[in-house]
Amino acid sequence: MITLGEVDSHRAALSLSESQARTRARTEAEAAGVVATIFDSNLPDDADLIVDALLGTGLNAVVQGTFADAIWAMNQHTAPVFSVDIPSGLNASTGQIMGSAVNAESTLTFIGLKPGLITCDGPDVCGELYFDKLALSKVERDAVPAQAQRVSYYLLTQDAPLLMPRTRNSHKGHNGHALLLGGDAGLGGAISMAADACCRVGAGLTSCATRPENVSVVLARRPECMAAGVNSGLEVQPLLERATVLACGPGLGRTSWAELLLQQVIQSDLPVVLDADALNIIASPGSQTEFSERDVVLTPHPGEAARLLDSTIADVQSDRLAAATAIAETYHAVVILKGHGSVIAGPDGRLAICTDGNPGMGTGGMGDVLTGVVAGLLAQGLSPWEAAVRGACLHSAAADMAADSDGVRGLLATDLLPYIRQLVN
Ligand SMILES: NC(=O)C1=CN([C@@H]2O[C@H](COP(=O)(O)OP(=O)(O)OC[C@H]3O[C@@H](n4cnc5c(N)ncnc54)[C@H](OP(=O)(O)O)[C@@H]3O)[C@@H](O)[C@H]2O)[C@@H](O)CC1
Ligand SMILES: Nc1ncnc2c1ncn2[C@@H]1O[C@H](COP(=O)(O)OP(=O)(O)O)[C@@H](O)[C@H]1O
Ligand SMILES: [K+]
Repeated sequence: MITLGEVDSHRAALSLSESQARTRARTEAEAAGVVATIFDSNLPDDADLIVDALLGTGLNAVVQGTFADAIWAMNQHTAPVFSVDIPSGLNASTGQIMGSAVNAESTLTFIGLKPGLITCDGPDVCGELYFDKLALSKVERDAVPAQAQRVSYYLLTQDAPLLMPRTRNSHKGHNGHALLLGGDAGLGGAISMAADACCRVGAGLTSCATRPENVSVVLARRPECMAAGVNSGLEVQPLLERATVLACGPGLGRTSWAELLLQQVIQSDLPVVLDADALNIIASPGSQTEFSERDVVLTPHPGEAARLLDSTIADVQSDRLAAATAIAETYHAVVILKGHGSVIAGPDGRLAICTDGNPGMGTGGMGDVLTGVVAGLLAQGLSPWEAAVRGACLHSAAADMAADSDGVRGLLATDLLPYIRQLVN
């Protein structure tokens, strides 16, 4: 066994000076039979296991020199790598690989679950992730920055049921009426998938306002849903009056028709989910939208997030928690920054990371289904924060169930629908 180690976490836990901690760790290791040698670019061929304790949570620059050589050597070796606290080279806060990182078979992390382990590139290099909060006193544990809460469908259902059971005497009027707006020419699928998901998550009534030529698309896919072809704000008004919750964006496009629909949505005071092109339009120069007086969930993918922040996808991905927080604060809305380890941020600074989901979800329409799920949960009375956290986890957990059944490749957004129904119940 080879141990490549630093002792910072040991030191922190025992309140020792750095040199005291190094001496103590070395003495204990030698007493346990560890033979220390100087690393010279090669690792012994006959090692059965590599314990990676090289770089820790303090890493904030690109890995270079001997450290990079050691990471390379560990990754070349045939023995599995077990990372202590965090795979060396991974940024603990952001999940970015800092030039190079160890590809661990498993990682045991201590005291606090670092956000970088569960978002962006973190899950790809961590392998199986284990967490031990260690027997720290409450004071010491509280001193560990929590930063973001890890959420999964499983953890949420342990915590509280997703939705209250329905009373026997409840009817569709008690379960909300969601109006979904979008579906430009050629993009009718996006709005019809969002509507289908909204129905399946349990909204009492679901309506769509779309291009007249897409009405039949929506109705054919989901006859339980109502659809109206609209060409003007006047035609949208009566639909708004009947709705309790709105969602706007799937397949909306960026024509003057799209702007007209979005304008009606912005002027309303109903709770709303904004996705896709609705986000692109509010991100465009001159748009002065913010939602301090209103319940709003924004669901950008990193491309849309970059437009909302007037930055780049690389910037967004370099610190997903910061990007989600910045959007939430700017727009006074709850934000789901999508992608692996979706980050949910509230305007009050709350942060959560969804640990469910899989790469099969990287196919067109997956975000449209999420929009419908969140709208359907808002319609049934969840707050924007609850609808965002629970909706993101429900959506990802449904995708994991679908992938468990038939694999990751070829997973389609509509494959999630039966699982969404199972999970919400
Ligand atoms: N069946 C239908 O009717 C469908 C209709 N749809 C409708 O199409 C319209 C256009 O929407 P859209 O999202 O495809 O285009 P757009 O906003 O330019 O985004 C692409 C950019 O974002 C980035 N990016 C994305 N994810 C990322 C990630 N995880 N991590 C990192 N980057 C990520 C990506 O980056 P890159 O490829 O450069 O890496 C790229 O630059 C919209 O109305 C939508 O509703 C679709 O919903 C499909 C099904
Ligand atoms: N590798 C991945 N792991 C987990 N979730 C993913 C992954 N790739 C995509 N997703 C999820 O799939 C959805 C994609 O949404 P989006 O990009 O808006 O798709 P579309 O515009 O085609 O509907 C988001 O919920 C996102 O978090
Ligand atoms: K708000």
